[in-house]
Amino acid sequence: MTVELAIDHIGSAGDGVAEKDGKSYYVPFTAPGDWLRASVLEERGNGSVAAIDEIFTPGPDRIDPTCRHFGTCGGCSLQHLTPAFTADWKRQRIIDCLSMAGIDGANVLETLTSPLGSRRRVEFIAAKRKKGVMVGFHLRRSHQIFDVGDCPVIDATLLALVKPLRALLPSLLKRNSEAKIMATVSENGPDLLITAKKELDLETREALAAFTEEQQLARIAWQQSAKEIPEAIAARLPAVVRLNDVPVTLPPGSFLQASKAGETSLAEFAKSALGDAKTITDLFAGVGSFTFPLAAGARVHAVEGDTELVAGLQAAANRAILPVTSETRDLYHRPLLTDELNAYDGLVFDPPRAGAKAQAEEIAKCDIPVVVAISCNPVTFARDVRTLIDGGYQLGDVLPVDQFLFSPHVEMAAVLKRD
Ligand SMILES: C[S@@+](CC[C@H](N)C(=O)[O-])C[C@H]1O[C@@H](n2cnc3c(N)ncnc32)[C@H](O)[C@@H]1O
Repeated sequence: MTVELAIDHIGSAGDGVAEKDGKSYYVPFTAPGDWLRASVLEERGNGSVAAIDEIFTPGPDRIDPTCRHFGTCGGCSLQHLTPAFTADWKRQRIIDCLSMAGIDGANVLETLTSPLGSRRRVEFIAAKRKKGVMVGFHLRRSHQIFDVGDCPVIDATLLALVKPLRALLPSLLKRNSEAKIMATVSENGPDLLITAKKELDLETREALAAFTEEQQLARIAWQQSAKEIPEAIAARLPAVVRLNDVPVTLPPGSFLQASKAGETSLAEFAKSALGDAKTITDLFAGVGSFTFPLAAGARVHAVEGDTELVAGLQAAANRAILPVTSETRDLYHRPLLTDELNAYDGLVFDPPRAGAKAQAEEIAKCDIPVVVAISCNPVTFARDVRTLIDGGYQLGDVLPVDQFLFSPHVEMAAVLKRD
């Protein structure tokens, strides 16, 4: 069945949305103002998903996508929109989520967008098939993999590894098996973590060590599954990133803000908001993206659930003789309690996508005058900010940061104060 539709807006998943005869249609790769004919594919909630057949009139924000894989690659869904439209759409996503949590009139700043080619952490998928090994990304809404040639989003040194990996992996992977390859830019070359079900024999280890040298990698680590602790197979040099000029060694596969520009924007925001604080706690601290910038002017207590990350952060702080203490703690099950929080005059928290419900409930009861909330999920961000407002905090500036270009993702930082 085909329908003629006028796209009204972009929904939260990045698809264009049109209303017709009381029904919603979700059409990927469309822009507001597009007038088009589409084929109806499947039901989604109370509406239907449809695919473009023909665009009669393009909307004013439609542009030609920059990448030849756009439309088939599962990584990008918004390349057909002007950067200005996308930046504003991401900002509006945050405003809408805040509004749904009953928070209206927030001062949401302009989105800071990372440059093209700045994504420094990426997961490639590799699959060994009859014809050889493919290395790339999933096709859109599919488990199938396609060989990536170009990518306007990721760092060139990571993209340059795709071809050599295609040559390396056939002898390493079992027939019809798949592997995930997490690649991260470090100061001493790319750091790779390969996740694949295979016991490594001596020959495989030697091949990985030779690859590390040939490609000037910092390290290759291997794990059989995501649940296992990765084993470093070959390390040429430490996988180091600089956080406020402090060298920090990354554990294999560890979280890092997706772009240096994004990390800097979030850290600058936190620093400026917490400028007067002398004792700060950084919750969900990771490698210390905010700990190190903040430790230039205050004592910082970093709290994080991952033991390896805490060890790396503390070792780096000790080497740099910085006033940093740290603690491994599961903040979902054992949040810092109000009495503990009251030892600080500044706080930053940056949880995973699920947010920090239990921790926000404790923060809402504490006396800390300035809190910075950082998040990668506008829905849980709005929920946690609501909790803080209900506890007497006032919401100040909110900064949208776009590190995941051409995807519906957005990150944000907000300052909350109490008198
Ligand atoms: C979004 S990352 C932020 C890391 C860091 N703030 C940064 O910007 O690099 C979230 C961090 O929360 C940590 N984490 C996840 N679950 C946790 C838990 N239950 N308790 C404490 N930390 C947790 C992860 O290991 C990760 O480092």
